Amino acid sequence: MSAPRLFALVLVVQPPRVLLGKKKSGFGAGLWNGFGGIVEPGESIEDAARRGLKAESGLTVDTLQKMGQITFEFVGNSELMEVHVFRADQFHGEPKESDEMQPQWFQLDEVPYKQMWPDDVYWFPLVLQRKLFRGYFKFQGQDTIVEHTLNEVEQL
Ligand SMILES: Nc1nc(SCCc2ccccc2)c2[nH]cnc2n1
Repeated sequence: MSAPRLFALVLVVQPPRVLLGKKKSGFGAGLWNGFGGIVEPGESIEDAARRGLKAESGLTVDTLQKMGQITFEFVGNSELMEVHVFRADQFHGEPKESDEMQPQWFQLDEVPYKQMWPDDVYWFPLVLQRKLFRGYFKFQGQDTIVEHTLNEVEQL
């Protein structure tokens, strides 16, 4: 089994709202998600989180809080995805549409889970409750979770 491919995902949370972006093309197109992307060689995961947030939303942040780590397996694909989830509560700038993402604020009780990856409904609430977690989700295609584990942890 090769090393997992690393991704960073940032949720900007300003209660009572959270900023999401609708992916305009590519992997997960049409779904609302946090901002981020793949960790490039020689880049830290946090640097990738900041770079992806800026590129996809126009926002910069001083502080990122590491909230979780999720491993995704897709049946038939030997490469695992390891997604590092961050939360930001303060930011600089105004959300701006990018080539990749259409940003929009959502009330915390109106998160559009039906238009998001199906695993998000499991762990998103942990980010909002500031609980640290580790998860594993095995997908058949992009819509069906065939196995999963999700545990709150004391430290990441
Ligand atoms: N929320 C969420 N996100 C992803 S992909 C996130 C990692 C990524 C990938 C490509 C560009 C930017 C960020 C998922 N995959 C399977 N379930 C999922 N849930």
